Amino acid sequence: MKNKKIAIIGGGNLGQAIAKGIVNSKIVAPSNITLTRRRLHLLEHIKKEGFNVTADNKEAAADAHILFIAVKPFQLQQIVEEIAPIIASGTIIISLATGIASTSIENYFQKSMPIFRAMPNTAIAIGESMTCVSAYNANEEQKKIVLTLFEQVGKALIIPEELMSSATVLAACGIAYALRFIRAATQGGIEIGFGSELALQIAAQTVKGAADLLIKSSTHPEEEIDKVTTPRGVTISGLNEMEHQGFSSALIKGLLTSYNKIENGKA
Ligand SMILES: NC(=O)C1=CN([C@@H]2O[C@H](COP(=O)(O)OP(=O)(O)OC[C@H]3O[C@@H](n4cnc5c(N)ncnc54)[C@H](OP(=O)(O)O)[C@@H]3O)[C@@H](O)[C@H]2O)C=CC1
Ligand SMILES: O=C(O)[C@@H]1CCC=N1
Repeated sequence: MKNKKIAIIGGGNLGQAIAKGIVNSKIVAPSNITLTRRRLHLLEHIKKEGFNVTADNKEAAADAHILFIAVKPFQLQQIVEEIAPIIASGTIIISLATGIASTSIENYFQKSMPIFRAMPNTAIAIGESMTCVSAYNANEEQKKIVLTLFEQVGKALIIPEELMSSATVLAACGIAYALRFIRAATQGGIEIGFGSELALQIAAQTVKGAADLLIKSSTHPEEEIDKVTTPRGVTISGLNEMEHQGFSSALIKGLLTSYNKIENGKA
């Protein structure tokens, strides 16, 4: 992996987070990673960290072994058509664009390429992403390379491509839903007496502990909830009131709204 050249077309939020995450894991040096964007001055800080930066997508793509496409979905076709003539056919393509099928990407390239779709979340910046990956036209070695890359920045799974929209909602959008829970809990915490900083600290660590309980003990959420809910106690009263107000239902409806937007081609 150390000698692989990586290009990241679209050095925005996710492109930069991936670049930093990969380098933090020490698997690739920043000098082997090139990021592109049109407003190059916004990559000045990245350049200072030792990455290569350019506004020229073709220059970045030309000698890349692995090429991330981290632009908005509506920008993908134009970028692929721009770089397709100069790209070597064995180059590993990793598209982060929501809702664009590998077959469409292959059509834009007008040649057969190993195409991966990857859906990390923003916790990739601290090595804690949940990344779902689908593989198309790829051999086992290429799958291993891509999985290894994403395993450096959190947990990574290869899933069937038909589940990529679902993975986008549960993991990539999901981090925002979880953060909104923490924010709401913080606001409640302020109303019952804590200052905002302390309320946030308590709410965030509580959610981290809840997640770790499930991950480290492999238990079901209800099993853990049963341990907290004293009969006639305060937890069950609060939980039931939340459910009367539609807590689980609101979350599920939100997930479905995001999912339907992707499936209806509105990502
Ligand atoms: N944010 C997230 O949590 C996640 C996002 N995604 C997906 O990742 C993709 C990127 O999202 P995100 O990082 O949030 O978006 P951003 O808008 O932050 O990043 C996109 C970047 O692409 C650059 N860009 C646009 N056109 C070109 C071009 N022609 N050549 C080179 N660079 C270009 C833009 O910079 P400039 O305008 O300067 O060119 C911008 O920095 C999207 O497809 C999104 O669906 C997937 C998982 C999670
Ligand atoms: O909201 C979005 O469209 C992107 C895709 C997943 C996370 N952010």
